[in-house]
Amino acid sequence: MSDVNRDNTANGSIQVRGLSRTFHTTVRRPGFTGALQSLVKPERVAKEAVADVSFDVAPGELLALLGPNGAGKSTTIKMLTGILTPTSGEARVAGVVPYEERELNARNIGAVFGQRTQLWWDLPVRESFAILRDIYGVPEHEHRVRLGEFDELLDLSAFWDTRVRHLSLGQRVRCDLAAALLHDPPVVFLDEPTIGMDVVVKEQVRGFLKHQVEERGRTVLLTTHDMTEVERLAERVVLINHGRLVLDGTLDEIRRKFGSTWQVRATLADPHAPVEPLPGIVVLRREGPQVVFGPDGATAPTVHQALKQVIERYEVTDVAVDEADLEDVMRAAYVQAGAA
Ligand SMILES: Nc1ncnc2c1ncn2[C@@H]1O[C@H](COP(=O)(O)OP(=O)(O)OP(=O)(O)O)[C@@H](O)[C@H]1O
Repeated sequence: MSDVNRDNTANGSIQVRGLSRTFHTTVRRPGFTGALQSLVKPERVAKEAVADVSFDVAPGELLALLGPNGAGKSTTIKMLTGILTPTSGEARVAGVVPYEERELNARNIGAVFGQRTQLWWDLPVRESFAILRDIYGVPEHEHRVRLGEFDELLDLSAFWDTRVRHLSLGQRVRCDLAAALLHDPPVVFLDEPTIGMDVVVKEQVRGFLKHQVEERGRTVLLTTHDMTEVERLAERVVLINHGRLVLDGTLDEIRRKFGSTWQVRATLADPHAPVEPLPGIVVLRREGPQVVFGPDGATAPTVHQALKQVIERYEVTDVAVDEADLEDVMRAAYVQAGAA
């Protein structure tokens, strides 16, 4: 291993450069003759699951990695957790090349794959936690303090004497999240962590993740199909489709580019006050004291900036906003990116 892999200044950062992964699979031809042919002369096909993807995640940032089914999100995460080796390109996680130094990488990361568990199926949760404590060499005092914190945020103690196989999905994923963070890793990978959960548990998990980013400074790379989750947790998103990166930007930038369909409805204190367009904002309608402002093409500000401009410029007695929801915005982004 080269010294550059142990770059301490990179603590918590993720760097992905030209990352690619091709899978080779054997095609099974239909019917009996086809099966015989496949045995004698197997037909191999190549699938480019991830192709030349580059992005960065800063320490303490939560980035949502989005894309339709089969886009290459899980394959990307598997390379960053060291489970898969790329066909070409390079990645560094907290300064470590994950697929070259799997053990060192495992100390720096926590990972939760919503559909699988890393806990011991036949053991009570508490014993799984104790095994992880021993594997990572976490001092008993630290272990207890961290479990206490996780219990406070995730309500684990009600079921941590239960065998993992008897937990409900929501209970199991909460335990998996705690297990992934027990060794205090700076970087966390979450592949659809809230899939299949009810809204209450989803909110609890999101609150926990927010706390881990904002209070503990962890770097999180999250995949999800749930736009409420993106809205609630992420400031920046990367969109991939057919293995290729098609978009990398903040939610504000993406909204501006694909979803400038907001309206700001203001009631003016003076019903006869003259109104005029503001930078990037046009007047859509006026009826007495009621004025409706809308975005002016490519120069339009975000709805939050527009609201600020309107309030600063006019004396208003009431103001309301209608905003395109993120689901609509991302649909527009997918369509323009050829992803839908
Ligand atoms: N081990 C494998 N062997 C062959 N092909 C694979 C393998 N793993 C993934 N693929 C293919 O690579 C592509 C990307 O899959 P991946 O699981 O990364 O997508 P995803 O974006 O995570 O999808 P989803 O949102 O459905 O979970 C898919 O076409 C998938 O069939």
